[in-house]
Amino acid sequence: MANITIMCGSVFGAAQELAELIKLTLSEVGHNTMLNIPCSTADMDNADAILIVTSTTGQGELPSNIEPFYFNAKNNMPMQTGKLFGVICLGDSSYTTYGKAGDLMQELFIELQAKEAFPMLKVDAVQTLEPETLALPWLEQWVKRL
Ligand SMILES: Cc1cc2nc3c(=O)[nH]c(=O)nc-3n(C[C@H](O)[C@H](O)[C@H](O)COP(=O)(O)O)c2cc1C
Repeated sequence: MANITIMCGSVFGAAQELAELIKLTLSEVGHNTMLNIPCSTADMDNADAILIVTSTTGQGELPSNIEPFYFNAKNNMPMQTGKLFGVICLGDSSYTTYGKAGDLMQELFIELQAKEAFPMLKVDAVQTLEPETLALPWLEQWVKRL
């Protein structure tokens, strides 16, 4: 079983609710999970794998509760060489900056030399208001690759 750190950015609570459901789901199958909101770079220290669950806000920006983590990691580059990660991003395809927060987090973890275990999932609020219907099947695939 893996130590999984979930890093969450949320403005109105949808991504947070999803992150909490994911934490519960992973714990039920025996993984050790950590979910601190806001998260910090230290949360990655004992993780075997990192799952980012974030929404996009503003014009393609990160929510303010995950932005400090992002800039801290960009400035200090705490390398995560070979560590597995995944990204679930909530967004809205009526924005030209659809799912940009997910792209930013994906780029960051690639810079930190982590390895994307399964391609990023973007959940479009235009298509569904129940992100778990897409996220839980995705999670099952992601976990298989750990
Ligand atoms: C003010 C505002 C700005 C947003 N900007 C974007 C954006 O640039 N790109 C995007 O894909 N979605 C954008 N969204 C959509 C949110 O990411 C989406 O509704 C998400 O489900 C909200 O999750 P949250 O409740 O965790 O914040 C925006 C929503 C709001 C209200």
